[in-house]
Amino acid sequence: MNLVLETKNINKHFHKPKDFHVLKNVSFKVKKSEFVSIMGKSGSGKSTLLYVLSTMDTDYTGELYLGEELITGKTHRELSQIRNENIGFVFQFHYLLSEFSVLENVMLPAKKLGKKSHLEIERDAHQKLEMLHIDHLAHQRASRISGGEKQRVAIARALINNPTILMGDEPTGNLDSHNSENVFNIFKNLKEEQGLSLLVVTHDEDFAKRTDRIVQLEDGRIVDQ
Ligand SMILES: Nc1ncnc2c1ncn2[C@@H]1O[C@H](COP(=O)(O)OP(=O)(O)OP(=O)(O)O)[C@@H](O)[C@H]1O
Repeated sequence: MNLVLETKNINKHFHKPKDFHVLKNVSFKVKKSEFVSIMGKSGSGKSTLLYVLSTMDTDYTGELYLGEELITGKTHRELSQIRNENIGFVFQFHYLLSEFSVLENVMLPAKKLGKKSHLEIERDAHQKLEMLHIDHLAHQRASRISGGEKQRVAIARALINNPTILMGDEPTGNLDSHNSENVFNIFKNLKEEQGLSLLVVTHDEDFAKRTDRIVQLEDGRIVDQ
């Protein structure tokens, strides 16, 4: 089995205001080209889990693997590199830099990684924008485009370093039904045409039902997957 991500017995506690066991023995796997959604009531631990899986939060017990590599126990510097190379993120809010152009926003994570020349990165950024049918917006300021377009720019930015997995925290939470449908179709194409794995926290049942698998969280525990 070609695994992209695996967790083994992840447990996490918050210590303030009092001890709270927020993630309980969370074990699951994401395969290559798999499109997985995470659902659960408000407060069930979805965002907390995504922080752990995305390597941002290291305060947990258990094991996290990306591919074959054990990620748990790495230094913050190592994690930052691993994250930039392997994981793309799309959030509910696009977090684009409004004074920068669309193209500059998409180029930023590749600049940060520092592995390619400016010209190569610019070419890659245009290619991602073309794939998402928004290359004509490349030189617009990010503040001057629509909400749906902003989310597509955020997806292009998440893809610029060719991650193995794309993670989303409510990526359609701020969009109308037409733009949500667009985002779903983009994700599905990325899976089918590029073999990308996707892991998306969502409250949207219609969205989740059409993914390959739903991981259901209840009080920090997986009750179905
Ligand atoms: N920094 C923190 N300190 C203490 N408790 C926290 C902290 N962050 C979150 N929690 C608690 O942990 C639980 C899980 O929160 P989390 O944000 O992961 O839930 P969620 O499933 O993503 O909810 P929502 O769907 O509302 O976004 C909640 O009870 C929340 O109040």
